[in-house]
Amino acid sequence: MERLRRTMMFVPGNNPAMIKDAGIYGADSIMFDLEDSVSLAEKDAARMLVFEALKNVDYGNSELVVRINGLDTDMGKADIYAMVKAGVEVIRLPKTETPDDVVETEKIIAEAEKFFGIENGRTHMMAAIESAEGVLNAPAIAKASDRLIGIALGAEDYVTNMKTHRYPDGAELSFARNMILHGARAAGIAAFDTVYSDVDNTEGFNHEVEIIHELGFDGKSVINPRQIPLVNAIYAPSEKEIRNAKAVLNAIEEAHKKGSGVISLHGKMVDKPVVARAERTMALAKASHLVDKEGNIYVE
Ligand SMILES: CC(C)(COP(=O)(O)OP(=O)(O)OC[C@H]1O[C@@H](n2cnc3c(N)ncnc32)[C@H](O)[C@@H]1OP(=O)(O)O)[C@@H](O)C(=O)NCCC(=O)NCCSC(=O)C[C@@](O)(CC(=O)O)C(=O)O
Ligand SMILES: [Mg+2]
Repeated sequence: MERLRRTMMFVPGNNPAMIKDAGIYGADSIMFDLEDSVSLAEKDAARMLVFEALKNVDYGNSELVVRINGLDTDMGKADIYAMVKAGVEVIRLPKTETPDDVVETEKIIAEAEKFFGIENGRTHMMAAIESAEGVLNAPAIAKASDRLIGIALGAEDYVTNMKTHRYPDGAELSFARNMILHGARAAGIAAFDTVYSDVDNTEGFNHEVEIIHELGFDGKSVINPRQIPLVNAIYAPSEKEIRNAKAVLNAIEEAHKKGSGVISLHGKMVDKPVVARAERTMALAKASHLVDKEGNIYVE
């Protein structure tokens, strides 16, 4: 079953209190940041802090991701070696411009795995796309390595590069979001939307999450624990959607028993893509604690 990544929470790598408690908020993924939320003077200390946290803190079921500094800095390689040694699950490459950026990063990850006697391929990657060049290369970036679990939009840097700003309707991000989504889907990996910086603006945040949910993003980067339940609520299927998904799964099971891959339910065709959507609905329903392990709705 595909891993759900509705929320990926940025945690500044130089903030011990936030790092210690990051696991209590229920983010699907926790992303420790060594890049732009950490000042130059604190880079080494942040690397050590995140290393210790990865080794010693129990973050439950949350996936553990670290955003490293780019390889065009003198910190990128040291970040990769330290995080691979600590056993991070995913390394997030910032400001990815070309497929070569991914290939170069993968090479160093593989070197680090070999150096520390870690199984080759254990460390996964994701690539953040934050510029016009990155967006235009998104489909190739998404296919640049088997280690990639997803690609993500970094809209603050992107709008700066595009000489614009963030606007409530999101029109300035429309092309980038669509390129990233199509690139990710063509490569069979996940697509993550960017952060929403105005943490006190719940209405604006919800509007943005509605947009990216409808487009088909797997989830969103968040910067504050208060944003996690808001994303989860929008990604949670309705009772009607759950009932329909269950009916679809029951119908296709009956069809399979009769040796068929297609069946009609209430006059509508149920085939493979409909079944795949129903399975995702049930996975989201389980993650949202709306159904039990067997798929029974809690409040019937
Ligand atoms: C925004 C704010 C200052 C608000 O502060 P506030 O003080 O109002 O927060 P409160 O709500 O009052 O906090 C209540 C309790 O939650 C704790 N708590 C808060 N935030 C927590 C957290 N993140 N992790 C764990 N714990 C947390 C806090 O410690 C407190 O704990 P306690 O005291 O125990 O009650 C704060 O959240 C924060 O610093 N966020 C992280 C910012 C960050 O990482 N930026 C870099 C990534 S973006 C980027 O780089 C751009 C990008 O690259 C992105 C892309 O690529 O997409 C691009 O280009 O677009
Ligand atoms: Mg950025």
